[in-house]
Parts: sequence; structure tokens; C-alpha cells
Amino acid sequence: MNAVKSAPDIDDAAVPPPAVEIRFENVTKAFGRARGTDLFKAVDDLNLDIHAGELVAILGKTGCGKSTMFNMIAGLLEPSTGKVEVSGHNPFTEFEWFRGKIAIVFQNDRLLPWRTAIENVELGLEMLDVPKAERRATAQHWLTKLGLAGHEGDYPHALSGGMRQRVSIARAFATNAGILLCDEPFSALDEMTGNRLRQEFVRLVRENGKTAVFITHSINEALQIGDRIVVLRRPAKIAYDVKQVGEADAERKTMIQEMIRKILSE
Ligand SMILES: Nc1ncnc2c1ncn2[C@@H]1O[C@H](COP(=O)(O)OP(=O)(O)OP(=O)(O)O)[C@@H](O)[C@H]1O
Repeated sequence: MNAVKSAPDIDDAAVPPPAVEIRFENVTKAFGRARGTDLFKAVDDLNLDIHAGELVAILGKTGCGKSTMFNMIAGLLEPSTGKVEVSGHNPFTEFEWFRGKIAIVFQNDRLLPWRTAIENVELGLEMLDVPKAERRATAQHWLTKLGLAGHEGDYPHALSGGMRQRVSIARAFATNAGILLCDEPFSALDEMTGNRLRQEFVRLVRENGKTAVFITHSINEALQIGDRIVVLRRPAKIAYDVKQVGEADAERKTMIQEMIRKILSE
């Protein structure tokens, strides 16, 4: 299947879209040694624009190239051909420019076990050379926002999985980065904890005007989270790109869900 499928738009209003924040332009990423056909393509001629303030869920089968895309946005990998631009800059060659502009939330909380909750939140601010008093106040603010007031001095081992992931989300927001990259941050949590935290996360992303790219394996999670869902086929290329999902009515959501199921089963 080569054509990009799209759902009928609910409202193709004349309002111009916000600026493009993340752009993939004819991006291919191949791994392996440069021996012609021996190269393995993880991303294949991908074109994708993500606009400022969008919350985009990226969905696809295992090995379809989601992490490779993610790493190219984060400046950890360089495209083999084509161009990746974030805020008009090249994330791979202008790594320094991006200090403090992109925050990442991983599946695993990646907290430092020898630092308290508040010290873990302060970590990103330390790297940005924020003065001590300011970073303490900012870290406290975000821990409180994430419902962890009273746990500032707790070490990670004393916190539940959900609380640890709250600390890692507080750490991402505390840096004030405009772009959040999320790699299945709730998939290791039990369903109830994951659902609650997912809702809070979406609210915070919207309230704070972040642009967020959210990788997931779960159709339901994508439907709950995304303003937009992008489904990839393997190697990474867009199979389906659908907007306004979070606010869609039940009938439209069911239609989108069925379409995604169909694509992922192909
Ligand atoms: N550094 C690398 N060297 C060689 N092959 C790689 C490398 N990184 C990724 N790949 C391959 O590229 C393909 C895409 O990998 P990627 O991790 O981006 O997929 P993914 O969609 O994130 O997978 P998952 O859902 O399992 O996390 C896979 O076949 C993987 O084996």
C-alpha cells in the first residue's frame, strides 16, 4: 500500500496552521555498511510536518522506524538523505543550539537513584546553568503540579512506578523546552495509573503550549492522546495521517480506530 490514507476532515477551516516546528523532507535513513543494496532502510523517503502546539501520536508496528525518527528529531542520528529540521535548525549539526529546547520522556523513568525527587527534577536545569535558587523553585513548582508535594526529598526507590514517571515528567517540563519527545512513557505502568497520568500529561502539554511527539504501540493510547495520529508502515513512511482525534466524536473515533487496525494488519 503506497497511498497515504486520510480521514475526511471535520473542519477544513480557513484558519492558517501554526508554524512548522518539525519537518521531515524526503528523509531516508539506512543502516549498515555502504555496499549498495546491503544497506537496511529504517526510514523511507518520509515527508512529515508537525506544527507548533500539535500533540502527534506516532504509531506503527515494532521495527517500523519510530525510534529512528525520534532520534533524528533529537539530533542523535543524521538522515542518510533528505532533511530533518526542528524550529528551522538542523538538530544533528546544531546540537548546541538545541540545549534546553527539546525534552525527552522515556518509557523507563531514568531517574538517578542517588538523587532525591527534587534533585532529579533539577538535573536538567543544572545542565542549563540555571542558578540554584531558581532551579529549586522551578523544580518545586513542577513537582507540585505533578501531585508530588511532600515527596521532594524521597529517593526514587521509595516512590512507586507512577510517581517516578511523574518525577521524570516534571523534569521534562521544568526545563521549559518547547518540544517534548515521548517514547511510550506510560507503557510500563498499570492501566489505571497510566490512564490518569496520560490525562494529566495531555492537559499539561496543552496548558503550556508544547509541541509533543508521542511514540506508542497502542491504538487506544494514540486515540486518547493525539490531536493527530500518524501511522507508519515499515520502513517508516506515512500510511495514515489523521487530525483532531482527541476531540472527535465517538463515531469518528471508531472509524479512525478501524482504519488504523486495518493498516496495522496489512
Ligand atoms: N543502529 C542501527 N543499526 C542497524 N539497524 C538498526 C539500527 N537502529 C535501528 N535499526 C533497525 O531499523 C529498524 C527500525 O528500528 P527502530 O528502532 O527505529 O524501530 P521502532 O519502530 O522504534 O521499533 P520498536 O517499536 O520495536 O521500538 C529495525 O529493523 C532495527 O533493527
